Amino acid sequence: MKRPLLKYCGNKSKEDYRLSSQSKADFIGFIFTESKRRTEPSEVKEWIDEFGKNGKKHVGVFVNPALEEVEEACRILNLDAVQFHGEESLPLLEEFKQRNSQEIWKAIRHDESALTKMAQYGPCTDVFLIDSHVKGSWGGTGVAFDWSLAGRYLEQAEQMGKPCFIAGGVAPDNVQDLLRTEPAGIDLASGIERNGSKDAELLKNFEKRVFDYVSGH
Ligand SMILES: O=C(O)c1ccccc1NCC(=O)[C@H](O)[C@H](O)COP(=O)(O)O
Repeated sequence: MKRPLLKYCGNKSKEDYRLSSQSKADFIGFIFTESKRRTEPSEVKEWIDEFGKNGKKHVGVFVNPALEEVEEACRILNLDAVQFHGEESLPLLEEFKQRNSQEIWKAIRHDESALTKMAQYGPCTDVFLIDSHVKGSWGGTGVAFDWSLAGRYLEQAEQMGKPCFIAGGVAPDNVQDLLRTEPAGIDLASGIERNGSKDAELLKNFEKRVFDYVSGH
């Protein structure tokens, strides 16, 4: 089995960033929207200047943003990708694509309309991310959806020639269940946090479970 790409999201302090940048993650995410994990591009820039990128790609997460706000963060941080995690319009994504070079990640919430939304957003999306749908919250909930249904998203994304990350409530003690679906990518925030901060032991444990599973399949 090919190792899924890993994205550790919601890095909101220098220590979070240090841990994630020294981890085995492929992508590191920052929340630039209302959230307990919100941070500011200027703050993230200081961490990057101190610890470097260490080969990781950086993803800025926004919910229904103004394009100017996204472009300002891209400029300050030289982001590799922008994750649109709300209900952004297609024209907004198309305009962003026309004006910028960053990858567009589109987060879609798991519900009965998710497959249709994947088809609609397909032309301007580089990477899909399917997250749990929790009322009153856009993301970072720590709640998993029924992963026996993840295959339908992974198949549709594959047919569209795009990677698909599965997110929502992934943690060291359940990641094996998700790995059985062979996702192209796994995204998590809460599952590697203790008391609201990224935790070295949870990260190590998570990576061990992932790498052990992959080497055995
Ligand atoms: O993490 C947040 O606080 C957040 C807030 C608002 C929009 C998106 C947010 N997170 C985006 C992510 O990519 C998270 O990693 C994803 O939702 C999974 O989170 P979790 O269930 O905590 O692993």
